[in-house]
Amino acid sequence: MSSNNEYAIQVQDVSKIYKLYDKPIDRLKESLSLTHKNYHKDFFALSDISFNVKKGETVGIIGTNGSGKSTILKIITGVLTPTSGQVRVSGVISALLELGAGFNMDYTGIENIYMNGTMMGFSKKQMDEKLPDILEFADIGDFVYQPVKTYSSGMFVRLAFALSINVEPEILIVDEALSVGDVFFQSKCYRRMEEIRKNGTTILMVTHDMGSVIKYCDRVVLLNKGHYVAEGAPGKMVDLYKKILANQMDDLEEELLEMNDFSGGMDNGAETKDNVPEKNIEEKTVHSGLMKDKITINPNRTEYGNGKAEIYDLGMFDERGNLTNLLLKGEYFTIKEKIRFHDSIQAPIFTYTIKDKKGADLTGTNTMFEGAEIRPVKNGDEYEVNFRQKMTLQGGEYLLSMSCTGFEQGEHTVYHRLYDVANITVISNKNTVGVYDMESEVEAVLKPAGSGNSETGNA
Ligand SMILES: Nc1ncnc2c1ncn2[C@@H]1O[C@H](COP(=O)(O)OP(=O)(O)OP(=O)(O)O)[C@@H](O)[C@H]1O
Repeated sequence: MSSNNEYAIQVQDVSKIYKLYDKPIDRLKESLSLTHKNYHKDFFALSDISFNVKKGETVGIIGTNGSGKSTILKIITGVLTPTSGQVRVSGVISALLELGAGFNMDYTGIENIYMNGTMMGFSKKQMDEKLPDILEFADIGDFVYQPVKTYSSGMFVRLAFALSINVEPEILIVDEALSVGDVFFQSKCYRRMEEIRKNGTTILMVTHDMGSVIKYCDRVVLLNKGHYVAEGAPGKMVDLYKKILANQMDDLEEELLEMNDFSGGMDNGAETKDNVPEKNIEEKTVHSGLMKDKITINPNRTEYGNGKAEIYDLGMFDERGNLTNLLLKGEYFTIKEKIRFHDSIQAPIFTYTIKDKKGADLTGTNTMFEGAEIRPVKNGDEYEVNFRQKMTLQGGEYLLSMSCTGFEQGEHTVYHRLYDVANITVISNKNTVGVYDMESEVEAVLKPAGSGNSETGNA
């Protein structure tokens, strides 16, 4: 492993194996066995994981339950030792792991603050200086003088977060803890994280909240069942994660194989979008007359599905019926999807989503939410679906995704999904704050000084 100064964290070929015994007695039998007979099975919580985090980066680790996210954080912080592989950390870590980790339940809040501070290498004097900030941030009043075992989980998180975020760490590691606090505390924590991030702190976070991943992370590492899957731009990784959730792993593996420079490197990681292989949508559209031939379609879109349905054409129409990627704010427009079926489906659902450039879902709907009547289909049938709505997004660039999904034996099934298939450019002659316009009707009343009259101005 190189001792390159540019990295805060280097994880190389890390595996963590747990020995699993069918019965507790097997552990004893194994330890007493003169012939060294094995009574256990090896369980790989992590298999050969490698990735790096540059100094000053904010990196997210995402993956389904049990994929090894907490295990890798514990290895990086030294709470667990890896079975094999190496971790190199350059800088003082402040970690917010599972509730309770690093706290002594019998100590008071204050005692725990000093104990953790000492463990991080701060002197008593340094901690005396930090204490007021920590207490103000935690805002749990006199509870700081009580043993932490008397705390509610919310108070606990407040104290733990206040401590780990106010010691000006070089590296901050956060494991999902934020999801416990209330929304106001969460937003206060994110603001503080943003501040320390601007000051150059490296942040490594595990969360199931994909909105936070997209909003806060520069880069994301995706794990699945203890294996490294990919790393790259947050939006792209969240799409892949959703794909894993939708049980499209076979499809995904194929795609990842083709993205051979997808894994490993820091630099190519963020460029993953360009490495997504082109699927054969164009091949199916050799005959002219398709809407999508007349608008801009993303050559780097991701698509997958079990093949029972195919969104073979799509387009956007403005209020004047022009087929276009360009829409005016405040005007009605229509998203059109044409779907061909290759099998019988009892209740297909048609969807669309609009995301921002960073991949955050801004809005979207589907025929189920809208209560549209959709009939069962069989092989060879086609559906044409129109979503008509007013464009209230701010001027800017957006990405359109769409899918045909459904439920089979209670499982959510993706028949065909097109991620980021087309761009939408919204032209606006009036912008408001945030991502969309609530179309306020404004009434402003001027009462001139000294007059009993008022003048009303409507907008
Ligand atoms: N002490 C242990 N003994 C045996 N298996 C363990 C142990 N600790 C963790 N595991 C297993 O290792 C795997 C990874 O666990 P880990 O907690 O890292 O996953 P995770 O991605 O953080 O999951 P979640 O999102 O549910 O928090 C899981 O299958 C878990 O059951």
